[in-house]
Amino acid sequence: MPDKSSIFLIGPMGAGKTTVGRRLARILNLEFVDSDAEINKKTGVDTATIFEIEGEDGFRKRETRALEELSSRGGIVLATGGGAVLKPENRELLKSRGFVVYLTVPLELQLRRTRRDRKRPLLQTPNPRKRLQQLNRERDPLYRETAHWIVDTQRNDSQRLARELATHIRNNVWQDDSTSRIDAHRPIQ
Ligand SMILES: Nc1ncnc2c1ncn2[C@@H]1O[C@H](COP(=O)(O)OP(=O)(O)O)[C@@H](O)[C@H]1O
Ligand SMILES: O=C(O)C1=C[C@@H](OP(=O)(O)O)[C@@H](O)[C@H](O)C1
Ligand SMILES: [Mg+2]
Repeated sequence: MPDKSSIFLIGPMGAGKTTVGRRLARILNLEFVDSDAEINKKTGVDTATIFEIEGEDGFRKRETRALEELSSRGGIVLATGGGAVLKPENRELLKSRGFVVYLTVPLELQLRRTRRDRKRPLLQTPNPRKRLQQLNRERDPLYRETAHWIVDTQRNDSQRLARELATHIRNNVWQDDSTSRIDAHRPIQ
């Protein structure tokens, strides 16, 4: 039975895991942690440098260690990286240790939200649209397999979305004993 005192955000690059997660943690009075930031702090270098020196495999090994350590803390909002669901052991970890929220975002908005940001090595490509389409196709089933709740992020700015997530979590997750998969395809009222 997952420890629902912790909220784990999953989803593609640009879904808002880091931004909305920080705001959500403040509203719920939980600690905010971001697995990418933890990896950068531990290594002393940015993600692009890790990819350059250790390759994506090296980054994924560090990511699993960070997820293991961070997800064992209670009472947190954890913003994961977009590739956190790639490894089965990561998916099991997340599903079993917290309430997992899949933030979805339409491709055009995802492109707009990430276009100025040079921190994402996987998007330093001549065709970020094509790359995101490929990643989304591969990973959407993995996000869905891991999530307890799916939320569309396109209608709200990050603060308003954080407030609405917090209300939903207080009223439906922390009040309810079964961590049922709440299908929130219907817009949050
Ligand atoms: N719901 C939202 N509405 C508007 N802008 C958003 C929203 N969520 C995130 N953003 C913006 O999109 C960019 C990427 O957000 P970020 O939190 O880094 O996403 P992720 O961690 O999922 O890759 C940031 O500039 C952020 O301010
Ligand atoms: O989608 C991915 O594979 C990645 C997403 C990034 O995190 P965000 O989703 O927070 O940008 C970061 O973990 C790394 O660049 C790899
Ligand atoms: Mg992030």
